[in-house]
Amino acid sequence: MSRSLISRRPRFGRGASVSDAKPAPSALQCLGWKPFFQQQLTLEELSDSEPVRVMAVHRSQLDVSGESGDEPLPLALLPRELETEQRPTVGDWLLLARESRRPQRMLERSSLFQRMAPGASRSQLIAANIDSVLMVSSCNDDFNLSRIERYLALVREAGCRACLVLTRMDQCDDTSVYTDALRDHGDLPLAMVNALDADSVAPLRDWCAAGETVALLGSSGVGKSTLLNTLSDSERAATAGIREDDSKGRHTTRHRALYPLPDGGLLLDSPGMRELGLANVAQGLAATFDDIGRLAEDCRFSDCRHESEPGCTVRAALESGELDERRLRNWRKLKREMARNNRTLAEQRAGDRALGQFYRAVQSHARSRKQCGD
Ligand SMILES: Nc1nc2c(ncn2[C@@H]2O[C@H](COP(=O)(O)OP(=O)(O)OP(=O)(O)O)[C@@H](O)[C@H]2O)c(=O)[nH]1
Ligand SMILES: [Zn+2]
Repeated sequence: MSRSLISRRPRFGRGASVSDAKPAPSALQCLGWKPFFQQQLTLEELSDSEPVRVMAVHRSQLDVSGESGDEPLPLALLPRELETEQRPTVGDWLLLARESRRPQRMLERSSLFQRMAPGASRSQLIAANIDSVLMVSSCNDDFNLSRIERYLALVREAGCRACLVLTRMDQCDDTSVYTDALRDHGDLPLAMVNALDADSVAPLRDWCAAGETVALLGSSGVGKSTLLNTLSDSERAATAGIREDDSKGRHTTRHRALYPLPDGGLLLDSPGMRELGLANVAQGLAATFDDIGRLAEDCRFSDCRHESEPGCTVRAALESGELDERRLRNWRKLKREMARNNRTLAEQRAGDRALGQFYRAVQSHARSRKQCGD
């Protein structure tokens, strides 16, 4: 994040008027600090350290923010041999020693997005501690239930709340097509909006309130930037806020970073969110397709593939019309994709382990030679 963006961030919570009915959230609460994180601190840590949130990740440093404001944290201060999952990513909370400003530890995450990019063989952390994801699609041909189910599996696996936003309601004569299509997802919050109209997007403001960290998912052109502009009440706030400025003018190089929204929330901007692949999303898939899971429990064979086995309750549900063929196909497709990605990851990890053992063997050999005075 450029310095200009950091300094553009509004000062948090301080100096609110005493007549306010609700106490103004503290600086930390505005950054997303919640009881979940507070509970992880020991008494000693409470007095000797300071929680800071990772606002942006750069090649050699993190931008962190806490009660004492913004500061850079050189990556060289972190232990070198951290597993991918233990490396801080955008949204993480770290404890810094109050005096030395050295990182002490990273707090447990409430949610985590990882990416299995197409063609990549390792998973990569995208963001942590995201509270909710607005999954954006439109009331037109972009609407695709299978894609929504895919997003849902990812969002649920990450541990975030999901809200489905359908834009272009103003261009649609009959929105019942979409509500009907979503009848199997009755528990999924749904907002149909005209993304260009402030009143219409008002129901989304709660998701972006002070202390909330949100991310957007959706294909190109569905209205993500438009939504942000309208929620921000001004073109400049959203588009300037998610792009980096420099003296040569605006360009679109983007870091993974959290940016303030006018309602007080923080927005994750990460190109990686566009390339989320399915890996290790077994729980998210099970939660998204819990109806199929329940049906499968009653199949005669516990390893039923729901193809031509006798006593298959899944096929019976298909035949009776209780289960949609498309939904079953999508479940199979997403499971196959996950299995493929998991295999690649497992191979990669085995390779990493072997390499680690080799390095350790070389080091210990070198040490013993030194001790022998070689
Ligand atoms: N009428 C109408 N137009 C909309 C709505 N939402 C978006 N648009 C228009 O759709 C076009 C694309 O919207 P964007 O906000 O740029 O889409 P995006 O999702 O940010 O696209 P990317 O930046 O490519 O990911 C713009 O011209 C918007 O004005 C809506 O609810 N109603
Ligand atoms: Zn079956």
